[in-house]
Amino acid sequence: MKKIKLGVIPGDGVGVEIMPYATQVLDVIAQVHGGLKFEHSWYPWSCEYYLEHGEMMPKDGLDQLSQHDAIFLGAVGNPNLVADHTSLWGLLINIRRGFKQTLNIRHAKQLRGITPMVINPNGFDLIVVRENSEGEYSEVGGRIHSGEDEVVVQNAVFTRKATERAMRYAFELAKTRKGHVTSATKSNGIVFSMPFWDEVFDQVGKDYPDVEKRSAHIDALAAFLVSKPSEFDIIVASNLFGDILTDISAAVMGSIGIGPAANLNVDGSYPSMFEPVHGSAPDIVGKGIANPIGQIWTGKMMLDHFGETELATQLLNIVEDVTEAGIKTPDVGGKATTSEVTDEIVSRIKQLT
Ligand SMILES: NC(=O)c1ccc[n+]([C@@H]2O[C@H](COP(=O)([O-])OP(=O)(O)OC[C@H]3O[C@@H](n4cnc5c(N)ncnc54)[C@H](O)[C@@H]3O)[C@@H](O)[C@H]2O)c1
Ligand SMILES: O=C(O)C[C@@H](O)C(=O)O
Ligand SMILES: [K+]
Ligand SMILES: [Mn+2]
Repeated sequence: MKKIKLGVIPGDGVGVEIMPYATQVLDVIAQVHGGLKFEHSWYPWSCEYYLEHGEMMPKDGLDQLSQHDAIFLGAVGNPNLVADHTSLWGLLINIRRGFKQTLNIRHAKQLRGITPMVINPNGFDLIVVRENSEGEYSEVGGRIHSGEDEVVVQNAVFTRKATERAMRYAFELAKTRKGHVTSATKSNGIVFSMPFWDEVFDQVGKDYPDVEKRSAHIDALAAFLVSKPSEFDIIVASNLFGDILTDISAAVMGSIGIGPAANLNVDGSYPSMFEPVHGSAPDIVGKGIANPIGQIWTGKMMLDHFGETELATQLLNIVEDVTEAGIKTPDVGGKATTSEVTDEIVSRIKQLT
């Protein structure tokens, strides 16, 4: 029996609503497999936990999580309780950094049964490789003085190592797919880091003569993602650019609620973390209508990560069968609840046996 020890962190908002359904899906997949079992340990770390304990996770939280093979996380953030930068850095980014999850891989493609939000979807299928450890999300800077003398500095740090790592991963991934990589740059306006980014892209690209290379400024790229998404295969982007592009690519699919993501520890020194693109969705919390597909597809990426590629593919197929049958939450034009969508997915998985 192959056992996968999961540290489960539902987090806040719709993360809490979706997580029991997504883990149920994984358990049923494991039953169908026959030789696979997920052992979950649940952690209540969230904004509510912060109100009680003064921190988003305990001091030894990373030690506790390091006992697991992977982390399955919902969403973090409740701006009514805790400032967003405090909650995000106290939990999500703390884990990304502490566990050297240096890449964030986010898939987007046209799904059967979900109307894309663009006029020319043309069967698009793309993956964004987001640098996940530095760049615009660097903890370097500070604030001095106050009032009209106040000065704020926020530095963006780009290292050759992390930049090369993201690009090399993107090129390797492209070799297994349609064979082209687009680099998200802004070297016309951002005068040090982005020309450096372009240089590294050119240098690493020389090792991949068979991969087609393109560079596009992030502003135009954001527009192209909407106007002609099918022209992309792999997009490699800095931390912030990748963040923004993947809310767009999820929306292009039909809803922010369906985008999956994998925060990868590439050297195997710590567990990787699987959490969807979307946040805690405070505007729909408590209504029972959160779309579970982002979290379930994220679970599919986790199955791929553990080598269960056949079941992973079957799972995404079933999700598409269900959306094609019209059983969908309101964000993608349906009338079903989180529970109804999941029930249908679960019952179809059971029919695989
Ligand atoms: N990785 C994360 O944990 C993460 C990601 C983004 C935002 N956040 C946090 O979440 C909070 C809300 O942020 P936001 O409003 O900018 O982004 P959000 O992703 O939570 O919501 C954006 C929009 O998408 C919709 N949406 C999101 N998930 C959905 C789902 N599963 N089903 C249906 N609709 C869904 C929401 O209803 C909202 O209209 C903030 O505290 C923010 O910091 C966390
Ligand atoms: O990385 C972030 O900024 C948090 C969230 O927006 C995400 O995309 O995971
Ligand atoms: K999330
Ligand atoms: Mn984001």
